[in-house]
Amino acid sequence: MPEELDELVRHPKTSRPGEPMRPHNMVCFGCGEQSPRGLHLEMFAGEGFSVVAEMPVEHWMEGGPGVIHGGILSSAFDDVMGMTPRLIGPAAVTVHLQVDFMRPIPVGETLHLRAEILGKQGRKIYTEGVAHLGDPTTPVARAHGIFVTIDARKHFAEHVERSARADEFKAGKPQV
Ligand SMILES: CCCCCCCCCCCCCC(=O)SCCNC(=O)CCNC(=O)[C@H](O)C(C)(C)COP(=O)(O)OP(=O)(O)OC[C@H]1O[C@@H](n2cnc3c(N)ncnc32)[C@H](O)[C@@H]1OP(=O)(O)O
Repeated sequence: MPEELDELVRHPKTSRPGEPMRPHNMVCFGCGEQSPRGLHLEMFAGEGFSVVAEMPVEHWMEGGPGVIHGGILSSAFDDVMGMTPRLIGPAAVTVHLQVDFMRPIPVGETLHLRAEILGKQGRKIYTEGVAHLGDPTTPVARAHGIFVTIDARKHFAEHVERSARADEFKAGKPQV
């Protein structure tokens, strides 16, 4: 992360600590409640520049016998970390994601995820995610990601037609 960082300022309209984060797309694989095969993560604003979520580790998420698949864990991190830029305003997309798998994560447990903005420089937002199984002093995974702010309307303009909810996006209807 660069040494020279911008000041972080909470967006006046973002969720307050404890409040749900506003969904960005109802069919998002990570947080969309209407995604047919998604993680259905419910996210809440945490203290400071953080977002928290809990995810039951279900059988369909299995990779090795009895434990979570690494790609599922990475997706969960991506989405929770990807929500943190909304605390300061702009939409942002992942350009870099690095995950440290520290302990096996068993099926049947509840994974507690917390993501936080570490810093911002220009369009780049540096984030960290941590996961545990109920004891925050014993993390089971940690992630670092860089998200780059975008003009969402322009960024998705070419692709929105392919969305399952293309009509609503094009009509500019809110997704909540
Ligand atoms: C409708 C509402 C939608 C809301 C959606 C948001 C919620 C999402 C929720 C979460 C959903 C889950 C999340 C998802 O699944 S997001 C889905 C996965 N991500 C993507 O699809 C992103 C694909 N990438 C791109 O489209 C372009 O790269 C973008 C547009 C992002 C930047 O291309 P652009 O041409 O515009 O800009 P630039 O290339 O000058 O780069 C800008 C700066 O960034 C730096 N940089 C670039 N790459 C890297 C890198 N790998 N490591 C380190 N740094 C990197 C670069 O050096 C530069 O720095 P600087 O020179 O300025 O210092």
